[in-house]
Amino acid sequence: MRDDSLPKIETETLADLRDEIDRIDREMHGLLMQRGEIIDRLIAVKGPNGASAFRPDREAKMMRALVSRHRGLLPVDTVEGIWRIIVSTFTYMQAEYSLHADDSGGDAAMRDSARFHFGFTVPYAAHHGAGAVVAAVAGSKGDLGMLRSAGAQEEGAWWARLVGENAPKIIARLPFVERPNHPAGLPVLIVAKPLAEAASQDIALYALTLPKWHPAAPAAIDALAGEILATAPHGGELSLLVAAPGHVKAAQFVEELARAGVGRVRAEPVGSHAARFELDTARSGVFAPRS
Ligand SMILES: O=C(O)C(=O)C[C@]1(C(=O)O)C=C[C@@H](O)C=C1
Repeated sequence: MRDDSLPKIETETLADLRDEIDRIDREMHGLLMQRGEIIDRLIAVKGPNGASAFRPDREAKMMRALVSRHRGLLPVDTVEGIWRIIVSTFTYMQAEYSLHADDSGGDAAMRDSARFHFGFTVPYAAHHGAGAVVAAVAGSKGDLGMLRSAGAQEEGAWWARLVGENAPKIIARLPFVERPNHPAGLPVLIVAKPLAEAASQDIALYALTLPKWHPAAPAAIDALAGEILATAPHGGELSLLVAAPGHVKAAQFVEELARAGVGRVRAEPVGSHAARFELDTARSGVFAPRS
């Protein structure tokens, strides 16, 4: 006989847990649909500028906030990946665009980065060489280009194609959130038609043209906290792709290099991006399984 004075032991069934999952899924889906209803208002507020709706400065801040507040068992890779798909799809919903990627250094890592950061709704077009990517972006209404940050050496100074007021510019560096063993961690640069108000100015990028290599050049660039990302011969001269803190102006490189005896140097802006952000996966509360 059952003793009614004993506390009843509630055992959860699989059906109970599935009910809970269904409730959570309904709520998440409802919130996503609500987010989707903001699109028309976003378009109205931002205005039909005809170009990309991509706002990398805002996205860098959103991704930092997301991973910084994340806690618990759900892997941070999953959370970041879900939000990348949400935000890049919302960008696409405002103004359709394609992503042009340079596969000359290998397709797999580029495609992983493209799909992780831009999802599957955004069309992916592979090109061979940075020049072809920049040309595709220049000839489009608001498409994005994706290039390896280390560059395509065989193609020379591809960044020289970004010089000039109307030429495409670097507007972002991905991943927004860096960490060891990032699932799509290949450092890439995103190129778009000039988007002055949208690109973060934390890091400025310049094409420096030197008459020829000079041993004093690295120290002069370093004196302005500049970092040489790539070098290549260009039109009988030498072109350097240099990253520097956003407050460093082109004229400062010209002056510093002249003072160092490098000769007559041209420094031309080729874009900017948000400061690199490293997630501390050692901190408690972040589950990053592969690190
Ligand atoms: O904030 C904006 O400007 C938006 O268009 C919204 C949104 C988002 O979905 O959160 C989408 C695209 C931008 O790149 C940044 C963010």
